[in-house]
Amino acid sequence: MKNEQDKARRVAYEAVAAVHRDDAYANLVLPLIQRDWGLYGRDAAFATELTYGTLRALGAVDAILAVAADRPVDRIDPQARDAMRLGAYQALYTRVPPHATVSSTVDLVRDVAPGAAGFANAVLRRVVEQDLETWLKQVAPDEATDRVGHLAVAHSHPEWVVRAFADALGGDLDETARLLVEDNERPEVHLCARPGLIDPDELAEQTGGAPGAFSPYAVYLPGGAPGDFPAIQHGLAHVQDEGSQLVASALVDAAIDGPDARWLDLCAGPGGKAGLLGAIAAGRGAHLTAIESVPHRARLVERTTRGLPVEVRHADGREVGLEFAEGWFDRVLVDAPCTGLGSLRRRPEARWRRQPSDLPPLTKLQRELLAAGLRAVRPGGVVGYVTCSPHLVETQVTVSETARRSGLGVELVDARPLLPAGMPGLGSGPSVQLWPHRHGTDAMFLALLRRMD
Ligand SMILES: C[S@@+](CC[C@H](N)C(=O)[O-])C[C@H]1O[C@@H](n2cnc3c(N)ncnc32)[C@H](O)[C@@H]1O
Repeated sequence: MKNEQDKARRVAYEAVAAVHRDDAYANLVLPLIQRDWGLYGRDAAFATELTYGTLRALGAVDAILAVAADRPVDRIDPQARDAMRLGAYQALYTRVPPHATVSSTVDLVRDVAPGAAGFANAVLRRVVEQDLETWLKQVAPDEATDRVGHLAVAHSHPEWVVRAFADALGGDLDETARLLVEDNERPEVHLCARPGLIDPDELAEQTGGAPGAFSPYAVYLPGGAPGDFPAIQHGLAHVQDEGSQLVASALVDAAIDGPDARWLDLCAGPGGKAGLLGAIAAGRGAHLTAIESVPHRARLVERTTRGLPVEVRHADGREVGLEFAEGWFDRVLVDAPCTGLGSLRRRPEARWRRQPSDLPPLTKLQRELLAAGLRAVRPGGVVGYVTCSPHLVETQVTVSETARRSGLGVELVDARPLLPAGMPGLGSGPSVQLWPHRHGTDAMFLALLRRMD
């Protein structure tokens, strides 16, 4: 290992290889590898940039490597392939000079796949001959005849995901392109200052952050490890995307007649929204029941809601009727399991793992959970259906089909007035779709359904 930068490259290699070999999550595995290799500060940041960047850009990088290597990437030895991916990413997406990219990549391949060093040298030399724009002209479908295919390669997203985004954006491919650009940026970390426990201005001052643009509870962090802040350690605040804060607070601000004390979070793990709902409930004399079907996630909810008026139950949300009488609750959140296509910014490998075949089982579960939520709420009460995916099948279709088949009187409530005044780009209602490129949030979806009878 010649220097700390080479160590950072090796760490990034180990992380990318773990993602591909073991189905690891980069955000979980990378900090462990950094610690094992004793990588800190600027070099750790370099390793993070290489790991996340390479995983995000994989579609374009692989298309380019396939041409430069004159063979499909799946016919390249897996160790050499991941090292070459890191090299191609550095050459095309960073300011690392070409000669440094080639020599450091060849050194890395020599360590992890010794027999492939000469091959890697030849391929990387070809890669650095052209810049990204020139390569994309060569490997991406023609923009004029296949815009979606072009966007998919140029912005490194699977084509089915680009189509889903475009559908949710009403077919506007210019706007879809803006979304894809934003999806490739590293998002800021958002904190939620729990109401009644800490003022957001005070939290901003303590953390060196800035108050959020929309949520009254949000603080944007410039960097650093959120877990180190005393406010987080003492349960006064938690890490949570601003969009998640907005949809949770819209649910509790929706007007309902009559009692307003029994709240339910039907899919609560790991507990971000339960933490915010619990803090608001404390200030309003309400109580939250938080249901989660996965044991370790139920334990996370317990931890994040400690000290709040929240009771956590490890149960299947679809069977809520076994534990509570129908119509027991005044407000219900159904934050359903989904493809997560709305938070691809936060999980660099997720876009390549998700498949269209994930949709049928997920939408079946979403419909069952939303139907259970509708049974659990009393007439006059309100259900918030939330996904961190903008895929129309998981959002609009799930809501309309479930409401239609529920056999209950259900009215959609306009969610837009429940978001902060002046928030742009909320569409024509009644549901709301947030977007990274419009709002700086994850692409959270919210539909509010009032039970009429
Ligand atoms: C999108 S996440 C919820 C995120 C959470 N509300 C938060 O803000 O932190 C969906 C959760 O639903 C849980 N889940 C999946 N199937 C469930 C079921 N049948 N009943 C209850 N929870 C379920 C998953 O384990 C996962 O923790």
